[in-house]
Amino acid sequence: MASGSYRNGAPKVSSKLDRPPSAGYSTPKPSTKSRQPAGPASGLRRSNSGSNSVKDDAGVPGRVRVAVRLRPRNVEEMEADVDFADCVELLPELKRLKLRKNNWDSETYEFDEILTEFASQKRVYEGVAKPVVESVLEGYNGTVMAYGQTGTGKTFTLGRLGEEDIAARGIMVRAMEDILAGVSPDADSVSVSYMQLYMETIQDLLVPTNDNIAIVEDPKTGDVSVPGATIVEIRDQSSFLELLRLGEAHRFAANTKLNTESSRSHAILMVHVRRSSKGRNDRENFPAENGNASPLVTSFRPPIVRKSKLVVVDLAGSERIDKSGSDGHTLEEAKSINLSLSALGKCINSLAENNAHVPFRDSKLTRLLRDSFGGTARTSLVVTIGPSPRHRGETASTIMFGQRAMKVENMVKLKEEFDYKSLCRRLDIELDKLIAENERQQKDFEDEVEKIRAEAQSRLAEADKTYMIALENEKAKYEEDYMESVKRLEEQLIANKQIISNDTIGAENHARNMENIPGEEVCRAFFLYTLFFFYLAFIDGIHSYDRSLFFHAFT
Ligand SMILES: Nc1ncnc2c1ncn2[C@@H]1O[C@H](COP(=O)(O)OP(=O)(O)OP(=O)(O)O)[C@@H](O)[C@H]1O
Repeated sequence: MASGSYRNGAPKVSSKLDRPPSAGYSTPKPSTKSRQPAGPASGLRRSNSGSNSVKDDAGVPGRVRVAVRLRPRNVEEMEADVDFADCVELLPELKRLKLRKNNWDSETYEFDEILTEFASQKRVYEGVAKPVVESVLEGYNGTVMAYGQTGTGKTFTLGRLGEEDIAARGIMVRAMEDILAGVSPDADSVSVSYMQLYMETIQDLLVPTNDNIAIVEDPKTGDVSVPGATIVEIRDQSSFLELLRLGEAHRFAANTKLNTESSRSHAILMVHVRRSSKGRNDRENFPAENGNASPLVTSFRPPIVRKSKLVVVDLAGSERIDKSGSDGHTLEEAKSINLSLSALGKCINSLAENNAHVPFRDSKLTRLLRDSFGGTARTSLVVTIGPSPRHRGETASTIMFGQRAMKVENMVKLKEEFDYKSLCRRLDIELDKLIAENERQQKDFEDEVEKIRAEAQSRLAEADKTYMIALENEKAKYEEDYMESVKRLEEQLIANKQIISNDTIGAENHARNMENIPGEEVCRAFFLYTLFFFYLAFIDGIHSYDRSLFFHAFT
């Protein structure tokens, strides 16, 4: 049986320990350690969050974490009974491995994780990717990348869907499970792009006709994005698996001597996480004079969002052309893969040596990974190795790549922004509410005015009616009085005439009687009638009242 440290009993004594600084991912603490910031050529170790940023977070140092994973022996290797310990010896408890140079000399290297051929996919996820995923959920960018010789298990580690065996699920699937479980479906969003970098062109794995996608770098923040790639919002795990299946079907692969399904492109999965950060930094961002934010300020304060990105990179395998048997088109592919991997190696060397110039612009792969190495992301790298001593050189080179990557220190930054768009939407809703309320109050006011007017009109009509009735009664009373007076005068007249005719005594008496008739009674009638007449004329304006009546009593 091929094995690492267990095969020959106790671990061998190390002859050399190339030990990079050890740093974990747990809670980032502001470091007192001063690392020279890279010059403008690199421009990545200090990235500002842009004009929307809540605060200028200088970031905290976070070293690239590196794990080594050994692939179990395949059928061919079992038949050949290859002895892995002839090449590398794993010491997982010590997190070290020994690289045998020859029969009498070996070198020991320390890594963040040593994953033997027995390590389960779950164990690999938890050791390599879970801390990065957790920090992506907190608002930091993160990268998980697999590097290694062709056929050593990079796609197995990252991209296995685990449809037939749930335990075989790779890092991509497990990471999405944790992300979906960690976000709020109502307030947050998760979206995905899936691309491949093939022969120096970026192609959309979700919409393959969308090829030659451009890489855009923000000169201020150093942020790298690929806005031309399709972005699909993910709501559940099944839709994500569907996308991975679709992408896998479009990925370039070839049957080489070293791997029957060798990936001929670098696959890049980008998971964009947008989380609303509730009630944080309120005082810090909107301090009131007395230290308490007023309710008005609170209601119009832009919400804070954290935008982070998890990048999972399944690199194409490095290969020796003579060993992989590549020729024709496959040879061109292999050269392109090796060129981009060597550009990545050069960048990592420059960063590890703290050089002022890092040649990121040498290939599209390094341009894409700018934020992952020497940038603002938390980065975890798994280097995969095979058990065959036949590939000693490639294994050694992979291990050295991992060792140099461990020296790369990023400045991990939280990316918080004011969400002005969401504030605008909120204010629009608020404004609509105020307009509706104003219209309602206006209508209530008009209704009230109308009600008061109707009430006043009804009271006026009532008063008019009462007044007319009173007037009519008054008029009737005066008419009655008048008629009464006239009647009495007529009776008096008749009585007097009778007296005159009956009493023939003397003209003197008659004359005297006649003089007395109009006396007191006529004056009273005349006065009442005049009063009545002018009253009517004055009140009703009836000037055409029959004046003949006025004199009727005296004729
Ligand atoms: N840990 C493992 N356990 C069992 N089988 C594995 C493991 N790692 C890899 N394999 C198997 O080894 C073969 C090669 O793996 P894979 O295709 O993942 O390699 P790779 O590094 O992605 O290769 P390439 O760079 O050529 O794409 C596959 O058949 C895979 O199933």
